Amino acid sequence: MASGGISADRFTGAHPARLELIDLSWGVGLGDPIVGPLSLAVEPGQMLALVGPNGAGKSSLLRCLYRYHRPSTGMVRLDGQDIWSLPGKAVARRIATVLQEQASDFGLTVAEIVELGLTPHRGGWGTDRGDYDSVEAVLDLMELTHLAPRDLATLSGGERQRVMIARALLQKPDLLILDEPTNHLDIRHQLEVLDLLGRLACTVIVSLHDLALASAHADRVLLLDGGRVAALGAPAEALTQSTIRAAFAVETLLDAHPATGRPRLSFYLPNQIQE
Ligand SMILES: Nc1ncnc2c1ncn2[C@@H]1O[C@H](COP(=O)(O)OP(=O)(O)OP(=O)(O)O)[C@@H](O)[C@H]1O
Repeated sequence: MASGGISADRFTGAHPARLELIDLSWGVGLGDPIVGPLSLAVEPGQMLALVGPNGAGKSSLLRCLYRYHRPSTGMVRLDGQDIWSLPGKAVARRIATVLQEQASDFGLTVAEIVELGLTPHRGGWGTDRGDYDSVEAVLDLMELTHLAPRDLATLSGGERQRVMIARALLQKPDLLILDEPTNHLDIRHQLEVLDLLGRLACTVIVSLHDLALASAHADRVLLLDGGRVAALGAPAEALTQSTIRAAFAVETLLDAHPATGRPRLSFYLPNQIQE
């Protein structure tokens, strides 16, 4: 985002993760699964955008990936190992999350919340000089320095979202999972967050409602519909007029962006066509 020549790589782990989903499904009770069964791999350092209509199963799938939901069938492998065979702490050291529901009323300041990102790597007590430097650097990167002493509960939605991203980055993850991180962000911050995610060396899996952002920034896009893979591939392969029409019942104007060369999408309802 900002500023100060801070490299985004400073905030990623040394071993970008390979994630593999093998016949993964998750559901509740005896009914049809809410997600899956699905199989796919995310290569180290790739950014995968997860898109799909409301209720498609995006958050449920992400919860399986960060070891919150135990799969009903199949498994999630982190660099070849079933994440449920690993100690929770080992997973927490490698995977950072930015989630939709964040408690914000526990009376901590912005700096204190961000500092929690150091927790998975701490052996003992205390904070050393290097830790303080990292906290300062990530606050600067996310344009939060001026908010550092503020109570988190007093921040705007967009400011709070940037705090949660800062905390996750401080964790130096090998895999960063974000559930709709652009919610509440103004357009500049949306673009900057997506640009930052694209520059991180770690593997990134991010759910997004904005197909245009997903298409403009992700290496690959997974279009989920009814819990199943409706399309998976490079943005131009996964997000076509027909896949978008089938999943969202909207029409798409699609061309190459003259400035960036990436796919450019805009949307309209079939009944909005001019006579
Ligand atoms: N624990 C649960 N028990 C019962 N149903 C659930 C549970 N969790 C999710 N669901 C249902 O599974 C479906 C998928 O939910 P999920 O939150 O994963 O979708 P989503 O794609 O993230 O949706 P949105 O875009 O609206 O955020 C929804 O119909 C939801 O009601």
